[in-house]
Amino acid sequence: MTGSGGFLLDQVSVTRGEARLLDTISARLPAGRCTAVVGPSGAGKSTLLRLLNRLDDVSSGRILLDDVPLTELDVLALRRRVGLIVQQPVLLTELVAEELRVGRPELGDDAVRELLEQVGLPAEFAQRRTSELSGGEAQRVCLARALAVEPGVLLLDEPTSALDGVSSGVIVDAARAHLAAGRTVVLVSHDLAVVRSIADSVLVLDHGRLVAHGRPDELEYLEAGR
Ligand SMILES: Nc1ncnc2c1ncn2[C@@H]1O[C@H](COP(=O)(O)OP(=O)(O)OP(=O)(O)O)[C@@H](O)[C@H]1O
Repeated sequence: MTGSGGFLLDQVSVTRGEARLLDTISARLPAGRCTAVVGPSGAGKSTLLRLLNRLDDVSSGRILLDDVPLTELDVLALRRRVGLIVQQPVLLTELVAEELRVGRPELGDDAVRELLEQVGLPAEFAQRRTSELSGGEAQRVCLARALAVEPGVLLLDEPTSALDGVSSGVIVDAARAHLAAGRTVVLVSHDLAVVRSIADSVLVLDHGRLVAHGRPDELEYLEAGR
């Protein structure tokens, strides 16, 4: 495996009560590449993403990051390496500048400004109250907070959901910058045009099963809506 930030899913299943959310998934998500996870609503895409930084755990099977089982890594250290941007942003502090320092307390004012710029927010936002942000602004701040710790892997869940077209572009740009720096992106998206433009490989899930896996140009699923 070249570089770092590559995952191996080995016969991964997740069950909750009677429900089988993921069913014996095996796949390699290469380091330094963008893997997209697509499929209909309820297919298990968010569940799969949450396994990768251990917000959820597998019921059976195992996941390796750079050949080391996730269960052997310290969870907090793992989450610094693997940043997750979720559908519903959760902000933890009162001011935006504090929020960007959550995982990086030593971050200077210039770095705060640069991060805000990177996610398309003006420098004045540093002093804004997090409780007064719009949904799209909150998601950008969450992205900036994740970027602040310079994770090797960025997990992006449904980046277009709470966002207008402009900020969706910001998140896709951040994903591209991350890839250009040789880092890894795993992207859950319903936006097949975005997936075609950015993904190196695509996992297609349906009812918790991996029904296809290949390059975007190889997959019938991505022909839909073209
Ligand atoms: N704790 C749980 N117990 C039982 N079922 C659950 C639990 N969490 C999620 N599910 C179900 O598991 C399935 C997969 O959910 P998941 O959020 O991973 O789907 P998704 O592909 O991301 O969907 P969407 O595109 O709508 O966001 C859904 O049917 C969901 O209702």
